Amino acid sequence: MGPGNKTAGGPRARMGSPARVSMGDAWSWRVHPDMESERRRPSFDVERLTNILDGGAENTALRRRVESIIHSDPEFSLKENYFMSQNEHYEAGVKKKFHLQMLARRLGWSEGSRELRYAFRAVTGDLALGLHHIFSKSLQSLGSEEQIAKWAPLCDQFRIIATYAQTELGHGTYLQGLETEATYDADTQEFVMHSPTLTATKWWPGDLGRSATHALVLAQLICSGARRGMHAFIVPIRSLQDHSLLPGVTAGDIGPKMDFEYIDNGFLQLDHVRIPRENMLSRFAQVLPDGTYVKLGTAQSNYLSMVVVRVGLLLDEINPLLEKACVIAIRYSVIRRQSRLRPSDPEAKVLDYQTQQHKLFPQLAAAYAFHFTGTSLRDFFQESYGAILDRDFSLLPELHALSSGLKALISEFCTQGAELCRRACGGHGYSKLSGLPSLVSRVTASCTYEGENTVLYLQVARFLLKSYLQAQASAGSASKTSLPRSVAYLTAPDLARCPAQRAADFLRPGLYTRAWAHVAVRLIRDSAHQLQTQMQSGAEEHEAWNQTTVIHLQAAKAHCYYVTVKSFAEALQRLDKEPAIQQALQRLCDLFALHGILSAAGDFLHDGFLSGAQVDMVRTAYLDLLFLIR
Ligand SMILES: CCCCCCCCCC(=O)SCCNC(=O)CCNC(=O)[C@H](O)C(C)(C)COP(=O)(O)OP(=O)(O)OC[C@H]1O[C@@H](n2cnc3c(N)ncnc32)[C@H](O)[C@@H]1OP(=O)(O)O
Ligand SMILES: Cc1cc2nc3c(=O)[nH]c(=O)nc-3n(C[C@H](O)[C@H](O)[C@H](O)COP(=O)(O)OP(=O)(O)OC[C@H]3O[C@@H](n4cnc5c(N)ncnc54)[C@H](O)[C@@H]3O)c2cc1C
Repeated sequence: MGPGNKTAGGPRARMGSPARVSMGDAWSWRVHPDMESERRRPSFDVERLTNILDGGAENTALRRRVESIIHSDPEFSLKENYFMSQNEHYEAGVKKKFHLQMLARRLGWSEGSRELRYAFRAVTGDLALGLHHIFSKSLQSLGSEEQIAKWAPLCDQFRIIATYAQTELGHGTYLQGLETEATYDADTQEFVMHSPTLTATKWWPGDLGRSATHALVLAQLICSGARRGMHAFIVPIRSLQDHSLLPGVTAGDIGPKMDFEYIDNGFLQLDHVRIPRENMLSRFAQVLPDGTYVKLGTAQSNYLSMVVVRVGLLLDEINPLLEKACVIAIRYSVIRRQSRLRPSDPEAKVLDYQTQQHKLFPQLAAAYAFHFTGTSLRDFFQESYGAILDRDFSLLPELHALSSGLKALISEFCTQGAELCRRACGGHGYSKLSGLPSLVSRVTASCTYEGENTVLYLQVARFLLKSYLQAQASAGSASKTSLPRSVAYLTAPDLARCPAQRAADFLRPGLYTRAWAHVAVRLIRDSAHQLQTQMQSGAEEHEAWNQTTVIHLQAAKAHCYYVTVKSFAEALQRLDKEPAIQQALQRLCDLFALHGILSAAGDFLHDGFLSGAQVDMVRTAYLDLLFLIR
């Protein structure tokens, strides 16, 4: 029975529209007996693990209260979700957003509250105006106290709808190449905002195509006759009376995309649009009335908002997409019966096949690894953000490297993992109604937005190279300059050979964490030496860098994987009062670490750190874990 067929006695297909085959509510609400049997004897307290993931039992209770409100509200129904055009998606996204905001106002769920975070998660995504919240975060990180006091209430009350307009048709990565200009006019104490070329057209900003009334425009500041680099400017673009475009503003939707059909990603051209001096966000730089430029931060201070967004996206947007894909694919795999394990048996649950476990359990392990790693990054961010806002930038380089690297690693693994979950569900994984295709196309975008992954990994590589050279320099001298925490392993005693004698040795977090540290150190050392060799042979510094970026990329990835394994293992050490949960999650942590070693076995064999026999032990331990986790 496929779309378009007339079903006997079922709804007659209208010309051009697929027959909407309904299985009836009775079918969809009954729990499948195979599912019930799977849930009958969990080896740990499911409610306690839920509390741990929520950050406490009271959060679980609150989340469930919010979810029951959302799920019982017909305005948030997903029934039509896969049958809408781009325009219908957009309109539904805006309608849901405002319905949620009215609900939030009535129930007192403030901006940034746990309730609103749970509500966003429960609405499963398709809400418009996501960039409005990125504007708010940017205002908090780049604005002065006065500017926050003026604009934050307007945002919170949705008296304005704002977007973050940084990327241009010609540039997304290379921010020094942004062409939009903000030229200061001391006579009128205004900035003249202008798109000098076609490639200066802002291109991609979400909510810009039809919704936004204001844009935070990232532009090259020109004042006192000098170009001062990228700064942030609040530019009104649509009338608050009738929503029409303001003079000098051209804007519209960039058209159909791979996903995010409910977001009107748009384009924006500015033709000598004037805005008051006060509209340049000035936490880290000011332009005085006479045009004097006062620098209060560093050249990259205005990049801070990207750090803030990268940290937030991991737990709020990217990892939840992999978590959902795991839930769908693993549930499918315990009720889907196909083929026989033994000729005399009934058809087997596909999750009983080792290959199906090999597809899905590493994704489940990754989802937990990224949950705990994203949580520890958020803690580090909260620890360092206050100081940065007070212009103490000492922790910023490490925060930038960690947020860049984990955004690249987690978005890459969540994209690969969601696609693996989709493929593990056979033909049903190709039906949009499974929920999997949209999870895949949505998470795929995270490898590009908020910093294209390769570019971000190279930022990490740059940080690792500097740290390595610093460690080398201080190794000789008495003054031990301390390295940032995340790269302290560069000076830790290193093992030349792995001491493991049997498969069970690889179930020790201390052993496999040091194995990952060993490979990361070796790749960082190799990349530094390759760079130095290129330069000693006469290559100019930038050419030498370009000729060694593949090796630097490898080192950055190994470092990020090591950071994730270490974060996961450390998080589990804190669960010593929950032995059953700790054991279940320990198996996932072991699986994440060993699956990574098997996937990159060459890096561990390269210098003899692991022998071939030891890789066989890793595989034995890994396959045993699949069985234990099942
Ligand atoms: C529900 C909705 C879900 C979807 C939401 C989607 C939202 C998406 C919104 C967006 O996509 S907004 C646009 C995002 N765009 C980017 O992320 C642009 C990426 N490009 C950059 O960040 C910079 O161009 C890049 C870091 C690649 C290069 O920076 P630079 O051209 O200044 O050069 P360089 O790499 O030499 O960096 C100079 C110094 O600044 C440092 N740096 C760079 N970026 C930094 C940063 N962000 N914070 C702090 N420091 C930073 C860098 O480490 C280095 O320090 P050192 O000199 O000490 O080594
Ligand atoms: C769904 C979605 C939503 C978005 N929302 C917004 C938004 O709201 N606001 C906004 O401002 N932007 C937004 N963007 C734009 C996004 O931030 C950019 O697409 C992203 O920063 C990449 O820049 P780019 O598109 O110019 O790609 P490019 O940087 O041109 O990348 C193309 C290729 O060049 C490579 N490359 C580039 N530079 C280097 C280098 N130095 N070394 C090695 N390789 C390099 C990249 O690795 C990549 O393979 C969005 C994008 C998407 C897909």
